[in-house]
Amino acid sequence: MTRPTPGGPSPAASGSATHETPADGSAAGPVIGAAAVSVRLGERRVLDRVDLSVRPGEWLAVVGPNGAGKSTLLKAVMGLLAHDGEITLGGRPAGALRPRDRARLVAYAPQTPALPPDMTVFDYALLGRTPYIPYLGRESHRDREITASVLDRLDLTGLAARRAGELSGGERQRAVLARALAQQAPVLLLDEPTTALDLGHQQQVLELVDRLRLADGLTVVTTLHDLTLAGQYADTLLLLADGRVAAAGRPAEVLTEDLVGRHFGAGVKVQPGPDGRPVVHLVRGGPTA
Ligand SMILES: Nc1ncnc2c1ncn2[C@@H]1O[C@H](COP(=O)(O)OP(=O)(O)OP(=O)(O)O)[C@@H](O)[C@H]1O
Repeated sequence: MTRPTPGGPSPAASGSATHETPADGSAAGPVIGAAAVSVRLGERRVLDRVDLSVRPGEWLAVVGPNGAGKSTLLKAVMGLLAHDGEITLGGRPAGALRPRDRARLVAYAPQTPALPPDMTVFDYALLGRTPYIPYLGRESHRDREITASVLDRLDLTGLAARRAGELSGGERQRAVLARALAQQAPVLLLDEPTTALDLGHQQQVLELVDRLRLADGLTVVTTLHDLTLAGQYADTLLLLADGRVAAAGRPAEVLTEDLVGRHFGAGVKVQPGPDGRPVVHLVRGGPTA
């Protein structure tokens, strides 16, 4: 597996995932920027002055306990939630982007999408091509080819004609990812892309995303509950707790026994894995073990 070295750039500021200097020393600005982003849902402040800066080609994993605000952060970046603070996409204020332009820049796979139950997997994935289809026009041969190729890479060709309402949880999850990948946007936002997947499909999906990232320079932001997977694939981790940035940095800086124990209320042992990246083990007996 080719992977950027763990010795890559570290976030410049503690308490935020801010990179001041890109890896290659160039002046390329962040693909996604968030400054003091707060979101209020009902009576609650669910995100509290979160800063974020994701460089081109970077993989950022947002981790944190249930309810920490991970999905909310992704939705705010996608412009799906009203927020305070500034969000930029591709260097432009996110709010100024037309939906079609935003969709060509960022593909988003939500955690619990509603799939039209009667739509086939192929037609659902083909929706990812919408930003390229002219108004009142039809999809092109190339749109169908791209969709077929994405289905193939996600092991979904055999299910292309199946109705979405007849899929298992993991198959649905891969169909949602197929739609996002068919969009061929340079930025991928994936909310819990592996939760319903078996071990082999988890690896297949993350490896595919990683290959696309390295080959095409995609920028990837995922929320991930599996901390070991997050540490294996991402360059940078952002730990959210109670809507705030509790830590940000390289996997080994964030996945410490102290930080994980404190913010997840879990007893864990963290050891370096075969590639030197941290592996998080639950310790039987719980946090007091
Ligand atoms: N419409 C809403 N009104 C009020 N509170 C909400 C609403 N939607 C979500 N929340 C709350 O916002 C908080 C953050 O939710 P969010 O889904 O972002 O968390 P998360 O970190 O993604 O959690 P999980 O790991 O469980 O998926 C939670 O406490 C949730 O209960």
